Amino acid sequence: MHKATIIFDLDGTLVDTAPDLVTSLNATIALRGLTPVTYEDLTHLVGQGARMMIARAFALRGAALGEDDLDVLQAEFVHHYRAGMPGASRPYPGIVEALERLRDAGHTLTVCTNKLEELALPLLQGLGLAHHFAAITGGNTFEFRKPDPRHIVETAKRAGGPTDRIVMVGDSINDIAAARNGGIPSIAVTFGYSDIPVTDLGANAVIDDFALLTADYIANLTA
Ligand SMILES: O=C(O)COP(=O)(O)O
Ligand SMILES: [Mg+2]
Repeated sequence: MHKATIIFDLDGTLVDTAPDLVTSLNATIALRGLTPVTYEDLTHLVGQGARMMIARAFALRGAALGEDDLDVLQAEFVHHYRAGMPGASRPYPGIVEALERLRDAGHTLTVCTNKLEELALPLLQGLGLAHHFAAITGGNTFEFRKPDPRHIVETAKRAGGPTDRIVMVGDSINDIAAARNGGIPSIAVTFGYSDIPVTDLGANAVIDDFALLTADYIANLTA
């Protein structure tokens, strides 16, 4: 069976981070008197990292925000989010078994997230997941990020895994668009934070349970 590099998105794919993202975002925007956002709002706000999430929350509330204050609020968010880590965030059911199964089949496992690298690493370490991955790259690791396909390809290279056989697993448009932009097969998960129905994202496959993510499943996608 051909070996592949399997690339996982983090928020909404590996880990259900929504409760902590909402809590830290609300603590951050409260500093400027904005009313809290809800979990429902989060699906529209998340995806392009903390900075964009804060900017989108201000837009949602119709509040003005300059770049300098965005710098300040991003630092506040990072501080709050890091301090609470891993908080209420939990790996999705079946992910550890899936990672072990795929590693045993010889695949290279990596994480490609738009989360800041300095948040992604301690979160995955705090949840005991980091050791599964040959590379973990964030939204600020390179000069580009998802939906730029180079974020995926450079993550595979950094891991020393195959670059001619890559599979992207993600929950949102950034993940699936990045894969499509690079001619890379993708799997969308149904349990994440997409504001578009996952069946409309254009992924090659959709799964609602990591029990389905087997070596045979990967082989079919990369055949
Ligand atoms: O934190 C974000 O905005 C997105 O993170 P993700 O790429 O892991 O979904
Ligand atoms: Mg995601």
